[in-house]
Amino acid sequence: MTDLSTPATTDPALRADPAESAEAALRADAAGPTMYPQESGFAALGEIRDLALQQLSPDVVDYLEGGAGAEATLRANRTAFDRWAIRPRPMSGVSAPATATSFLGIPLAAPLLTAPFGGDGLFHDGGHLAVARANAACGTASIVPEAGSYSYERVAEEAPRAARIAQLHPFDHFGERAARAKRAGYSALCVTVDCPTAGFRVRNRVNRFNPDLGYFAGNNEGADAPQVAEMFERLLGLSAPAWDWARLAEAAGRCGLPWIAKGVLTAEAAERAIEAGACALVVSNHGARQLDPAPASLDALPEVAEAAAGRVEIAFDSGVRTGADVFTALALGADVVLLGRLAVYGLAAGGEVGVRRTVELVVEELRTVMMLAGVASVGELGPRDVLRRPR
Ligand SMILES: Cc1cc2nc3c(=O)[nH]c(=O)nc-3n(C[C@H](O)[C@H](O)[C@H](O)COP(=O)(O)O)c2cc1C
Ligand SMILES: O=C(O)C(=O)c1ccccc1
Repeated sequence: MTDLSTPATTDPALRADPAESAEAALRADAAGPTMYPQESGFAALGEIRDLALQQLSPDVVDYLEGGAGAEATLRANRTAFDRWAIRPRPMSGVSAPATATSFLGIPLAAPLLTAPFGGDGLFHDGGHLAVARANAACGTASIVPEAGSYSYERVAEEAPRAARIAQLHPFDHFGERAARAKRAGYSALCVTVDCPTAGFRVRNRVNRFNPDLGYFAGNNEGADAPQVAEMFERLLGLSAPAWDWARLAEAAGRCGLPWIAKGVLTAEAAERAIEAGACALVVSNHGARQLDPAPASLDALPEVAEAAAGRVEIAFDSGVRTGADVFTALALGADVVLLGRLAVYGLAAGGEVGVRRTVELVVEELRTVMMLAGVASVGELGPRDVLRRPR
């Protein structure tokens, strides 16, 4: 595998900047006024995704883009967004919408965090080190995966003053991993509750996807190859006994950190997670990578938000691809949104710069949509700001 301890020497965003030729073409009359800011770099999220997918090998593209089973959930995550419109509010006098908020006491410049994604070094040598630096620059926060290419400690060192949450899988090593995260300065844990075993990932099977396990073993320093293989099996739930809420309540209660339950899609699961002591929920179907067919995450959001009834904070992910999607999720009950594949596209396309540009573009669109909808601050968003489209 690539030497993960050395930062990438060539930044793909700089090597293959899609705006470069356009910019060169404009240079001749650059003195004149322009309709759009002619800055260098990615102009739109679609450019970032296109470049990311161009650069990755086909099996890694499938690992990234694929869903479980027949991918009905993957499609539903998007069509669920298509069923909502945003209600415009003309002449509302909003010209400087406020996006700042907080999540579990973490101040955020915008209601965004990057989702935990394992195997990050497959996308860019910088992996979550680059993601952490990008979040620090944007005033947003990372959720650092347990199965990432770098250790919790290494990511913490990379952006020492940044806010961070450590993601964990609820298996036997929970106590030791949680203690390590706490020592490294993480302020909360994010426990993935929808992954007792990996989803049935058909694309990975067809590809005989067999990545270097080192990319998933950043938190397994000192382990030899068979140990890493065993760890991976445990992570994927192939050999470890799956936990239940009681077991999680006990272990999480002992760790002394607030924790988030990631992967809640029903009122019942929300109730169980809150009873078990979760301070926040992530309404998520894991980017359609686990149960298929499962409810679209957006369809589950109102039910979960209603069940939580303000007792815990609500994060949302799965299917978010634009700033307008962030608006809709916030309107339907989310306090913050996690960027999953969007963050991976940014990372693959340009490392830290790519993730930063991704967050910037999402925030820019969110601010635009807020102005058009006449919403002055993200805290004011509610169901009255969206409308179900007629079928
Ligand atoms: C490549 C990849 C790896 C992921 N690895 C993890 C993981 O290790 N732990 C976890 O809780 N979620 C993981 N996820 C799920 C994300 O945290 C998030 O829930 C999902 O990507 C959101 O959906 P979206 O990609 O449609 O935005 C992963 C997602 C992707 C795309
Ligand atoms: O691929 C995933 O969605 C995921 O959750 C995961 C879990 C363990 C290792 C790598 C990825």
